[in-house]
Amino acid sequence: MPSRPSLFIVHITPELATVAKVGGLADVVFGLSRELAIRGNHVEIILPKYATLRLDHIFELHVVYQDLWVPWYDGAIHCTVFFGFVHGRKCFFIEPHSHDNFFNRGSIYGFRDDVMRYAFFSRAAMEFLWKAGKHPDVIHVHDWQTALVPVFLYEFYQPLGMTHPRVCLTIHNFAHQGVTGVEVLQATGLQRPERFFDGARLGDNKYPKALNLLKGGIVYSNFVTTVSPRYAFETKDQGQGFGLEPTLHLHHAKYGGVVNGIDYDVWNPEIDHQIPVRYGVDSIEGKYDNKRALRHRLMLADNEKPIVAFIGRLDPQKGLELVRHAIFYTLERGAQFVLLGSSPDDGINADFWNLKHMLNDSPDCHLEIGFDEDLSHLIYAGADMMLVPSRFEPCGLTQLIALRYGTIPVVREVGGLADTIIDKDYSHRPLHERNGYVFRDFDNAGLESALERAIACYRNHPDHFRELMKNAMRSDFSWNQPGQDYLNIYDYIREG
Ligand SMILES: Nc1ncnc2c1ncn2[C@@H]1O[C@H](COP(=O)(O)OP(=O)(O)O[C@H]2O[C@H](CO)[C@@H](O)[C@H](O)[C@H]2O)[C@@H](O)[C@H]1O
Repeated sequence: MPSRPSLFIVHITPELATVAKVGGLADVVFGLSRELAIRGNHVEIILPKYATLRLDHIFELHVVYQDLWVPWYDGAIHCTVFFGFVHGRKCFFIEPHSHDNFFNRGSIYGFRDDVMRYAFFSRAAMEFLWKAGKHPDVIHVHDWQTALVPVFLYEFYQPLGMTHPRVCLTIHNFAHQGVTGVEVLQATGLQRPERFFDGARLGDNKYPKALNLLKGGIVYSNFVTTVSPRYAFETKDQGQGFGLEPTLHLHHAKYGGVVNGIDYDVWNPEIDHQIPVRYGVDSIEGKYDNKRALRHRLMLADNEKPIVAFIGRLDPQKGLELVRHAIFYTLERGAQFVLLGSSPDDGINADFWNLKHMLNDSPDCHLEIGFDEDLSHLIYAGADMMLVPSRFEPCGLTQLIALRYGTIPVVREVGGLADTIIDKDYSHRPLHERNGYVFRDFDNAGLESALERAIACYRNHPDHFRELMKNAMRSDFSWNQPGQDYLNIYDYIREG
């Protein structure tokens, strides 16, 4: 068989673990880029030079392009481009110099001009490729933040002669679409409102006077993926597309779902140096040393109870009312609860702080409100069950990471959770494929129906619970299969 030609692939992304992470998108670009490189492709990543970048994770950071002028309104903004390695990945960081201070801020998101910030970044990334003479085979963009890239490619750079690259857009979440007004056309030089407000291009499906950047990304990209087949179906056919259903229908031939992978160099209890005791499927006992360490760190009572954990952004998407109910239900059922999460929304944070104060005296409960990757490793290793009761979940990484650590997922049957977690008791699949507990209805009774079974199994049938842990730890959610799937997509669009 002839060997596959090596591709030049550029990811343009707002997030990258471990230097600029808000959520799962950061992990996906980190893991996928490595998998593509291991398979012999040349992979580069372009992201903004945020003031909050973890510089201690960037090696050999230096200026590679001094004077990049990026068109903006009637003039241009001067940018400097840096290069550095992020755990071996080749990364370019774009730093604009203007009074807009686009990326020189205290956090990655949460500003009124977020649409303008990322419209600028998308334009800057394309201008950099063009000026640097880079002609990738595939440009892979992520979410609404970089959805203007294919629009710019088609409208500006193809006419200039950049005819080679094909674009793949991955949508990690349909809840955020970059819905905005005419100003973005003026700022980026697209102009021509009559062209871009057209419903066949960027015109929003619900608000005819608004532009929708994510929709533009769908229309202009050569292929669009989301992060699980079930979520692809839910968004197109089950009213979960936040208004983009008709657009997905129109473009269904270039739309599909690929379940994310997990980077097992990072998330693997056999080699994880962020946990006190390493363990694997043949040495599960080590997990209980981590459980003790977790209790010690969070000042929980050391007893025979199972620990139920939740890790995630405290976003309504994650089913926060069910998380809240689960805390009380878990304690009532004689188990322990650990939560690690944070939100950019002050109101939500305040709710959880109140809850934390309310439960402060309980020796069986700890709520940690904040972002702490180190602690997350210890929770994955030390907890017995991982709760993911989402309203909707495009893929979900926490249940996949939990599986690897033998922490049994208790999940709602939506999106990627439905594609990856097979209920222990209610499934037609063979016993060895079952790896967790699943519930359907988004209400307290639904949640209880699964959590109750998980806690009861832990307590009354420890041998069954251990088998489930082994099934979980043996399941393969590495980047191997998704890496292949994306390469197939790249081949498909290059031939098209
Ligand atoms: N407070 C905290 N401290 C430490 N670590 C924390 C943390 N909160 C979250 N994390 C970590 O961030 C990641 C979150 O993964 P999710 O799948 O929940 O992603 P998210 O919903 O952000 O992203 C979207 O994109 C991803 C990737 O495509 C999809 O899986 C998902 O369904 C979709 O909503 C996990 O690695 C988790 O451990």
